[in-house]
Amino acid sequence: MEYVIEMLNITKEFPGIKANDNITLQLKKGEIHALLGENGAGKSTLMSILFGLYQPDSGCIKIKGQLVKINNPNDANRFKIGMVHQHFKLVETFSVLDNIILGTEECKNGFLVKENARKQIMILSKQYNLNIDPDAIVKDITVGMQQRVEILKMLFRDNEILIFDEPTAMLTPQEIDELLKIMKSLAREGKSIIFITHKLNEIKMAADRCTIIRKGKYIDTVNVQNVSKEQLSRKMVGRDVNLVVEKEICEPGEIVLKVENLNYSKRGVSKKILSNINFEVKQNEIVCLAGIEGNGQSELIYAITGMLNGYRGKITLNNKDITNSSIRQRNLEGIAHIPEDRHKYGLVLDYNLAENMILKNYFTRDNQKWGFLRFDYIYKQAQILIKNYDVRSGQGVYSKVHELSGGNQQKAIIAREINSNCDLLIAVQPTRGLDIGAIEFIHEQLIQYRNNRHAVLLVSLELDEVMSISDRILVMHEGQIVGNLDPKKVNAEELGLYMSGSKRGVNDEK
Ligand SMILES: Nc1ncnc2c1ncn2[C@@H]1O[C@H](COP(=O)(O)OP(=O)(O)OP(=O)(O)O)[C@@H](O)[C@H]1O
Repeated sequence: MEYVIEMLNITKEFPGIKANDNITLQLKKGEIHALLGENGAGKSTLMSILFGLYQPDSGCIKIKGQLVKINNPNDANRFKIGMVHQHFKLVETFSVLDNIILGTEECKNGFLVKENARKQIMILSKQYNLNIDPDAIVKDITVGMQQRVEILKMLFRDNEILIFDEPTAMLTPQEIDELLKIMKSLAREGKSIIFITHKLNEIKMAADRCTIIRKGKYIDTVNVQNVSKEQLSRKMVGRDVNLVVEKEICEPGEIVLKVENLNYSKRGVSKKILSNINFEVKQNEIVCLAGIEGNGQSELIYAITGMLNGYRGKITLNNKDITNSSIRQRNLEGIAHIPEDRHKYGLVLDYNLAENMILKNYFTRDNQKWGFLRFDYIYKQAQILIKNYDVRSGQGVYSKVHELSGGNQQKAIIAREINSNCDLLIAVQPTRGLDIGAIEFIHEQLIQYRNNRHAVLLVSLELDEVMSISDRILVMHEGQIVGNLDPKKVNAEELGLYMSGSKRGVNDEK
């Protein structure tokens, strides 16, 4: 039998939108099959149908030629289908071991017995090079390790069909290389993999075939070897995408943000998390904080935005000391923030799009009259914003944000923050999870923002992004700024040396 899974003519409608419109996807045994499509194209919906989370309105699923009905994830498990979701589904307060065995626990005389499971997990971990500490608590481990836990969960259940929904979006470049190697070795062992990603490089590196969907419709299935990245992107977006960022030279203006002697330590941890940080961001500048994840970038951003307590040093915005200001005061003083964790800090998932657009300014005169929200005005403004930023959803501004695709949630935050027109925009991983068309658009927006005498502080793990849109790169390593670099005078390899702490210094006289 050629195909292990066939999803044939699948259609699924949500209020106001056909998320899947007659889509067919056929997966061969032992292949890595990429599923490519714009934000909101319907990829997660299709995979949720395969995993039993949604029922299709029409169409059918065959496993090894047999017609099956997958009513829920337990059925999916019985058919040996496993999924690593875009947002992991782990119990943060449980250990790694407990998360992996959850739902399959062995009991003896009324007590849990974990020794067999532990042994089996350690064998799998060694076999597939999935390094984990079984006794670590999930909330304390890195995102990369959490993902390895999710993969081990599938292998522990002996899953044969593995769905990876944007698995690299949260990983560092090193972790991405490692994951692609692991996926290839899983395929060699006979596992069949569906790989959702927006990154064409990754498809070229790891996938055998690729199915492309656009706006809910099937476009094509191709052998990856036979197509270029440009051809893939054209099939996905329906037009040519300019992968090269164009940016004119801009003379930096006044200092907007100044950080002086910033230090931060965690109680009980001897090593400083932030050590003597000093830098400035000026008008007309995009300054990028680059570094391997976990080297203090998050804490530094939390300190600047007011989300961190207990740091020492001084932070000034437009010459005003904001060191002790609250988050809202800093907002009002002129800091916009696209946060790293969009669900935790960027959106209220049960509010609709329009309500999310005013989270930071619902109390202003524009949005309120006599103490009541001016809904007419608020909805009209939100409509303009989602149109300008191409935020797609079934019911427009009335859609609850949890109904939006991941990429569209991200675009909604970007729309709100850029529209706030603050003097300083802090953008942390702004293009994470976005398709290449959307990335092109967001890069243009960030550059335009900087051209309008604003300052942008960008945090990005995407080296291409760092090199192409920043005016200056500050490299962080172990809580310190170890490099102040001019992107025109540095290449990716050299940047890597700074990021790993092997090189320090300044290559920029600004
Ligand atoms: N539960 C739901 N209720 C209403 N609409 C939904 C629901 N789930 C998805 N949608 C809509 O279906 C469309 C397809 O969404 P889906 O999450 O499948 O896209 P995607 O291709 O995975 O996008 P992304 O790359 O941004 O993650 C979107 O317009 C989304 O708003």
